[in-house]
This record gives sequence, C-alpha cells and structure tokens, in this order.
Amino acid sequence: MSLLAKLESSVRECGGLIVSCQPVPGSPMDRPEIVAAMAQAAVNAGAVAVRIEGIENLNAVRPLISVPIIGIIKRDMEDSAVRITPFLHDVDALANAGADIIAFDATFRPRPVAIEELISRIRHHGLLAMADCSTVEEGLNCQQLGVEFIGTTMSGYTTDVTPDQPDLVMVSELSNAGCRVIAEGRYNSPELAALAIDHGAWAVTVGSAITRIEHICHWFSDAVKR
Ligand SMILES: CC(=O)N[C@H](C=O)[C@@H](O)[C@H](O)[C@H](O)COP(=O)(O)O
Repeated sequence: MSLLAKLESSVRECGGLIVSCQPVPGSPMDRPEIVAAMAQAAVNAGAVAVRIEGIENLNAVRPLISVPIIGIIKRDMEDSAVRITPFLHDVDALANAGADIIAFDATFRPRPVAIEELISRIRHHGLLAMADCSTVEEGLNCQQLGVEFIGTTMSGYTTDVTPDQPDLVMVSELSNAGCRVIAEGRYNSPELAALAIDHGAWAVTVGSAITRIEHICHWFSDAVKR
C-alpha cells in the first residue's frame, strides 16, 4: 500500500489529527530529545502524523515513530519573507533525514526557488508534498501542480495583523474545489479542530495548543489576571 493510501486509511480509522511539534525557539523545551518525546506522546494519543522542523529534530524523532513525518526547515532570510523550506538543498536534507512528506511555503511572495522546482525535487526523492498557503488561489495553484496536501498554514501570516481565529472560510473553499485540505493555524481548541473537519478539512494540524507550553501558559495567565 502506498504511503498516501496508508495515511488515508489511518485518518478514516483514527481521525485526522496531525500534531506539529515545534517548541518556541530558544525555549527550554527546544531540544531534539524533547521534540522526540512530544512526537511519541502525540502518536501514543492518536496523532496520525507529526510535523517536525529542522534536521536535528527530525533525526531525533525518525527512529522513534513510524507514522508519517511532515518535515520542514524554517529560515529567516534578509531578502525574502518566505521561511518554510525555501531551498532545494532543504528538500534534500529533509528527504535524507527520513521525512515522508515535505511541506514548503507556497505563497505567491518573492522567493529564491520556484514552487515548481521545489515540487519536482520532492518528487525526485519519491516523497509527498504539502503546500503551506495563505490564500485559496495559492492552494488551487498547487492543487493543479499535483500537490497532495493543501495547507492553510500561512493564512493570517502574510499580512500585518494575524487574526485570533483560524481561517475556516479558506478551508471550505479549498475543500469545495476538491483539495485534500490540511487545516493549520490557530486551531487552539478541540472545538475549533472539529469545526475544521466540519468545514471539509481532511485533517487538522495543531501546534501551539499542544506543544508550546509558553503559549498555553500565557493564555491561562492572561485569563486569570484581575
Ligand atoms: C505561520 C508559520 O510559520 N507556522 C508554522 C508552521 O510550521 C508554525 O509556527 C505553527 O506552529 C504551525 O503552523 C501550527 O500552527 P499553530 O501553532 O497555530 O497550531
């Protein structure tokens, strides 16, 4: 059975929860062994896939879990706002470290390497692709290019203000257009994650609300301030 068929079957059986294990950069939690423990705990609790940033973290996670790993590399560049897996050598490094799915920024912003080239490099390694998009148009572009997973990851992050709520309209529109949608970004409660599925998402990725202790603590400490 292909990886995609296996993943589709686990989503049908266990539901479509993907856990992004990305600690706050520089946090005491930002250590490969802790990322690996988070990934294992997430899988033990029903995650059908995990999203992992960086080669060191991927190297720590890969031997410990058998579910698919969505690999990304984040870079802060001076001449481009594109951060997620911008280069062909990033794709190569993620593939060599055992990622099954490679996610990349699929926004229409100026970028160092064309989207088509990134996709063909992912295919060269025989892997699946996920497009991290900020608009429906970007998602449809990648759907036409054959990308398996269309993520709403970048919605709200290419503009000055990031809304509090997730972009469920984008989920619906992409789903109605026939995309295999991964809802991602600000699904900070089980209720919001369920709404993503109700709006047609194939799966939902949750990061901060599960794996960023500082964010969760701030939500609670703000809530109890009087
Ligand atoms: C915009 C961007 O760079 N998003 C990143 C993508 O990998 C991560 O920082 C997010 O944590 C991830 O998308 C999950 O989202 P949330 O943490 O809201 O559940």
